[in-house]
Amino acid sequence: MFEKSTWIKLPRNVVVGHGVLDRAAEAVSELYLDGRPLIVTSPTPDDIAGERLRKQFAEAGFDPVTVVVEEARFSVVEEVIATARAEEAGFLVGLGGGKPIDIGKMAADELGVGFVSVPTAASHDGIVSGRGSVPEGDTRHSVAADPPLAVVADTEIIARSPWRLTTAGCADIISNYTAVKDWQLAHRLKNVEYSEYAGALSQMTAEMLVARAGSIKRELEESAWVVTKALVSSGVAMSIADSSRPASGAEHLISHQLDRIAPDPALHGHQVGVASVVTEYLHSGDDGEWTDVRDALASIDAPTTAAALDIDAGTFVEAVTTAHGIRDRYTILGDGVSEEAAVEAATVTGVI
Ligand SMILES: NC(=O)C1=CN([C@@H]2O[C@H](COP(=O)(O)OP(=O)(O)OC[C@H]3O[C@@H](n4cnc5c(N)ncnc54)[C@H](O)[C@@H]3O)[C@@H](O)[C@H]2O)C=CC1
Ligand SMILES: O=C(CO)COP(=O)(O)O
Ligand SMILES: [Zn+2]
Repeated sequence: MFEKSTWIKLPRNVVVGHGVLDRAAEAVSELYLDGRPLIVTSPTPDDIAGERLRKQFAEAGFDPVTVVVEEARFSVVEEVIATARAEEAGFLVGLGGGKPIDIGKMAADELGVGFVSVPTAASHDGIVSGRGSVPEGDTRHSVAADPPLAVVADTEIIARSPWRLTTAGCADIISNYTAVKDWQLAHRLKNVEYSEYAGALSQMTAEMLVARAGSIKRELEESAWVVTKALVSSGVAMSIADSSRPASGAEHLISHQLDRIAPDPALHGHQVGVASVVTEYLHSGDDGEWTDVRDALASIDAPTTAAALDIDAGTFVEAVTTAHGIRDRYTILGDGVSEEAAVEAATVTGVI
């Protein structure tokens, strides 16, 4: 008997382009959300776009309130939930980079209210996905949450954000190559459920971004357009899979581990990019495709070495050898890579 079923949750309004911040209230009005919006933001995005968003919501008849958060922690999610209850917010709006968006998304999910994502930077695919990612103690929780009902990504604002945030978003997409390989491996070895649609979409997203690397340049607003569309596409792949598997494999485990052990971790996207050079080598060996991954990263101005992340060789190797333990997700790291093998892989690929 055929007993499979699926339930795919996707954003309903995805508005991307020059100046679309001014269409946020319009995008929200179409969702028939009740009550006042609580804007969850962090200090810089609030300075850049907070007032413009508040004014627009007020003019559209909403009565916005704002909470400014500094850190992505579960305790901060609880604080935002308390504020939302106290202010009787009907829905939440995440304005900024990954931190306020993750916090807003998780708080909205817990409250059972709608969430709207207004990224001011395109630094990773969490800006559109149905996942929240928060470190806690020795692990990292990738928490399922409903994806945003709407995403309003103004490429004019994103293009003015620090260039490294955009290259980090590109590198997060390039890491889809190895994430999909890890997922396929887990399917073969551990019978983990694999979605052909989600895997193909994730891989194609990386291929299209690399093919358009020529338009990813500091001075071009088109860069923000290319990367934001790729992040949306990657987020859709995760929604189809109902898992971050299409976009998060061993390279993400290594990056999550670096977040824990490195004295001064680099940007998420940059770390996963560098780690994916090594995990591609672990997948396909000396004659394999690790040079393609490295060259793709270099072509969009992203780091390709631990030194460029400002992470020392010992810390990077430690992350590779211990990353398998931080999450129940089978990858090419198996039940652990030996120190010798990690040093070899990182050295051959020029990462250390
Ligand atoms: N939900 C998910 O699937 C994922 C979530 N994450 C989480 O996202 C967070 C990291 O994301 P980030 O975006 O790097 O963090 P972030 O929100 O802290 O932003 C990074 C910096 O960029 C600044 N910024 C944002 N927009 C700007 C603009 N237009 N102009 C100038 N500065 C601007 C912020 O003020 C901040 O200082 C972490 O908490 C990480 O765990 C990371 C990957 C995936
Ligand atoms: O960063 C992500 C995908 O790019 C989300 O992955 P995690 O599930 O590892 O947090
Ligand atoms: Zn990522």
